[in-house]
Amino acid sequence: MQSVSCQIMREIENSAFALGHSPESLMRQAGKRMAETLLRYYPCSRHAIAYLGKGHNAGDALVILMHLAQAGWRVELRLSTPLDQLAPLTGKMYDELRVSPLDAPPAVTNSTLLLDALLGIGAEGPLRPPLSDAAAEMNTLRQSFGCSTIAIDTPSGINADTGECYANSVLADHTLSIGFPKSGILTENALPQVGAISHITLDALTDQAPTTSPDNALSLITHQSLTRIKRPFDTHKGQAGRVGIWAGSAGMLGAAALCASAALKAGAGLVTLHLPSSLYPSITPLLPPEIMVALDTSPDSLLNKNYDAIVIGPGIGKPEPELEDALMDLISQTQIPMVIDADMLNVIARSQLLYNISKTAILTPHPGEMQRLMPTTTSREATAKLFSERYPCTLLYKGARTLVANADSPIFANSTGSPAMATAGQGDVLAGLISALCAQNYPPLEAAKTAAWLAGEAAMLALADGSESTETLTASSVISYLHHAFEAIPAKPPQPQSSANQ
Ligand SMILES: NC(=O)C1=CN([C@@H]2O[C@H](COP(=O)(O)OP(=O)(O)OC[C@H]3O[C@@H](n4cnc5c(N)ncnc54)[C@H](O)[C@@H]3O)[C@@H](O)[C@H]2O)[C@@H](O)CC1
Repeated sequence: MQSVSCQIMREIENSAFALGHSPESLMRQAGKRMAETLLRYYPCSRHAIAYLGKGHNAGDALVILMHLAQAGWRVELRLSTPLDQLAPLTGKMYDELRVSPLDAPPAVTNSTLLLDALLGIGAEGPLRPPLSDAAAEMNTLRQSFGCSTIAIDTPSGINADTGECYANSVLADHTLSIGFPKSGILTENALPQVGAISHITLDALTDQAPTTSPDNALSLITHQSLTRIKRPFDTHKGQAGRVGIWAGSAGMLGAAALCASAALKAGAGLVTLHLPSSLYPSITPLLPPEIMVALDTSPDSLLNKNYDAIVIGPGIGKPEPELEDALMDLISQTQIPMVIDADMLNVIARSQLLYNISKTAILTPHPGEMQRLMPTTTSREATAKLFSERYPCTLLYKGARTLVANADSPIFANSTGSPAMATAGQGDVLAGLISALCAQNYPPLEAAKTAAWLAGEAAMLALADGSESTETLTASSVISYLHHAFEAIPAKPPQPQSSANQ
């Protein structure tokens, strides 16, 4: 989903108004869809307090409160301006809601949602009083009581075009971005203020795709922009994709098990893990029974097994020089989709052979691995752009806002995820996920985007229903929630395409 400047967003809205759509109908749809999003991600909360400015951003929040109240939530609001200064449409929503504003800071718990509706795309410059006082109150409640802050459209106090964060801006855990994502909220600089992003579509705007985008603007990976390939009824396991995995070593067998388990749970028909036989007794208890193990093979055997996708790297440690050479030979010869992860990235960095990596490869570095592959001092976005211009493969640059790109694409920023994912094993799961999607004929770029979105969404859903907390979420819990995440992606029948097709 292409990001836009506030000015382009205004132009898109104006085109919709010129076609006969009213601001009120857009506001009502935005508010309803945002309430549905909150019910998906925060079903246990049941208490929301909206902090209102005077513009239409506040009107959106009032519509949200109406829907949450209908769902049985306790809803409250804090006004920052006298009632007679509300924009007329916002005043209309206020009258409809019929909830008296609180005249003092509210009583909250850690499950309370604070809705930041102080400013949207009408914001100009740093927050001025009294909105800056309201923002400070929200940040204090979040900090002191562990409430979650949800920004409506944009977090108040950040420049939605550039991502500049002004003093006392609202710290959001989750931003509900309306219509099209504003370019500033996708920047690395704004990440701590923005959190996860949910894209709220407006029907009146779906035909109004922006014709221009700010220079170097990122695109957002959302479930609406992904496609889940629907299987024909007569699919057999060979057609569902064969994945071969070269992973694991003494002391790091968990990485191999997580990668293989994720590939299995992401729909690969056959998953085979290649291991030395000495490690077989140790890994057996960690593997689901559906996973096959090929013992004592050499790297080149991965080329002779009819795999549709392979993964190389999770938990391999530092290979002996001979094995390192054999692995490099393998990846320079392979034309099938191939996920290169973890220590294999370090092997590539040492070999200086990045240019030899095929277009069908997906490299998944975290920032440390990226520094070894291509040392830079630029921002993450600039690094991803430079990398994808320089090398033919697809890049998935891990981080709280994972970036995905290749030479033919813009830079995509993932919308899902949680700080709870800052645990070991999440990268192994991601590598397995990407490989399973590649094996099911997702082109490499789509496989990388979809896998990043799915992993983050699965984590958010595991937290949403109370099955996990920030502290308890593990890579295994992400695997166990993948099915819920898959369900959110719209399905379509398979398109004939070559696996190298971008
Ligand atoms: N235009 C539309 O049709 C739609 C707009 N929507 C919502 O409307 C929002 C935009 O609404 P508005 O244009 O009313 O703008 P805002 O709701 O962002 O409010 C702008 C007002 O806030 C004040 N303000 C601006 N900068 C300030 C600052 N730094 N400190 C203190 N006060 C400041 C000014 O009085 C300005 O008029 C969007 O972000 C979105 O949430 C949605 O309802 C969907 C449809």
